[in-house]
Formats: sequence, structure tokens, C-alpha cells
Amino acid sequence: MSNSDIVLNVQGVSKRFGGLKALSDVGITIRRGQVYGLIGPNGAGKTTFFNVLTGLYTPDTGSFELAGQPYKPTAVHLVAKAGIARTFQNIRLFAEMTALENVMVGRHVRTHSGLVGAVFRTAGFKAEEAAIRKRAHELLDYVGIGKYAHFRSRTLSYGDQRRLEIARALATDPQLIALDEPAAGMNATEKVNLRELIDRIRKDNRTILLIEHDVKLVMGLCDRVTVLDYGSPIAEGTPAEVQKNEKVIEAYLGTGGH
Ligand SMILES: Nc1ncnc2c1ncn2[C@@H]1O[C@H](COP(=O)(O)OP(=O)(O)OP(=O)(O)O)[C@@H](O)[C@H]1O
Repeated sequence: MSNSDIVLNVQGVSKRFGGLKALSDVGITIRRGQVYGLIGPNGAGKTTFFNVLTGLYTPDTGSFELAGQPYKPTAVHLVAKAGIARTFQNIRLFAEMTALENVMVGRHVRTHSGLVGAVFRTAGFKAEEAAIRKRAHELLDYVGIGKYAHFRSRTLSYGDQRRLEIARALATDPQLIALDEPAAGMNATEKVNLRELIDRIRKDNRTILLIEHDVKLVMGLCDRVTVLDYGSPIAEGTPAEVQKNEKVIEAYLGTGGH
């Protein structure tokens, strides 16, 4: 495989909170079309890594490359523009906006008319708006909630709100989709449906990084996995490989499950 297959290459990430080393020299490499899992016991540093990657926390050290281009994760909107879209553990939708509007907002990251066009409603702006609306409908259909396009997002079920977040992430045409505990709070049926959706996104040659507590889901879905423990990577490999790794078994089962 050539280097052009590498979507995300992050190396040497460290992050301190006062005296606590939340991340020590963490690196991951993700290839195009992979579903990549980041797992580890509670407090291992997964969320911190996600937040660093997506511009919410400033790292102390680290190099960041997306699709071969260096990027600086200094602000969320810059990371989105560089091509990483994320969802949140605690769903962050615009509750009073419709499902369609939420996806359209995501798409605006990639639009060109800008403020002047929006204020004067130029022909270019209107054409762009119509294209965004069409694409947003397509994405809602794609994630399976097209019939709720005109419902306020807060009225959707939990599982459907998660789907909506994924549609909004896809709307930015990202190089990488980062899913923060996508199965959290889902029932068994919703989890099966989520798995199908993620599989489908992967088949469309998208690249996904996910943090997930549901180990079964991770093992069934991910091509590769990195395991963090106390802020350091302790194993990397296929799910089958890491499951057999002594350090991983100890991190999860030994030392009293911190
Ligand atoms: N903003 C912060 N300020 C201070 N300490 C923090 C902050 N965010 C995280 N930490 C600490 O950093 C460590 C790593 O936390 P983090 O939330 O990244 O772990 P995690 O693997 O995502 O855990 P969980 O599985 O419980 O979500 C923890 O000890 C946590 O208390």
C-alpha cells in the first residue's frame, strides 16, 4: 500500500492537565476505507485524544497529517475545514431546528457564496442553497431517517438523533469521520442498525475513527484497534490480535479495573 492510502497520520501526541499526563506519546495511522477503533479502560485518555485531534484541546506535542497534508488542530472549525468531521458522546444537535436544517448547517462548511451572497440572496447563493438542500435530503435517506426531514431534531428517538449526527458529519464530505461512542445509550436493535450503517459508510470508501465502550461492537466492526491505558498506547493491531495481548487483558481485567 502506498502512502497516499494514509488518511490520518498522527504521531507523538502528549497532553498534560496540571500534574496529570493524560496522553504520552500517542500515535495512530489510519488508512483509507478503514474503521479504526480507539479503546481502553475508563480514564485511559480516549476522549482527550479525540478532543486534541479535533481542535478542542491544544496538545503539548504532536504532529498531525490528514490525507498527506499537515494540519494544526488549533480550532474546531479549522479541523472541520481540513476534513475531519466528528460526532459527540453527548449528542450536539440544534434541538429546535429540523433534521434537514441540521444537515444543511453541516454542509455549509463547504460552501462558497459566503456572507455577502447570503445577505443579498444572489443567484449563486440560491443555486447553492438548493443544491445543499438536495444533498441534505439524500444524506437523511442514506442514514435511514429521510421521513423525519421536517421534524425538529429534539423529537427524534435517541438512535435517530445519532444517525442525524452522522448525516451532518457526512455532509461536510470529510476525509475522516470521528465517532465518539456512537452506540452509547442505544438498545440492542439500534446497535445492530448502527453497525449496518457504519459498515455501509465504510463500503462507500469512507474512513472512520471511533471510540467505543461496547467491546463487542468494536471487535466486530473495526479493521484495526489501538488500546490506550493511562494515556499510553499499549497495543495496536487487528481486533483478534489485541484481544490476545497480555497487557490489554491486564489493563481491562487486572489491577482492579480502574
Ligand atoms: N479537561 C480536563 N481537565 C483535567 N483533567 C482532565 C480533563 N479531561 C480529562 N482529564 C483527565 O484525563 C484523563 C483521561 O481522561 P479521558 O476522558 O480522556 O479518558 P477516557 O479514556 O475518554 O475515559 P472514559 O472512557 O471514562 O470516557 C483522566 O484522568 C481525566 O480525569
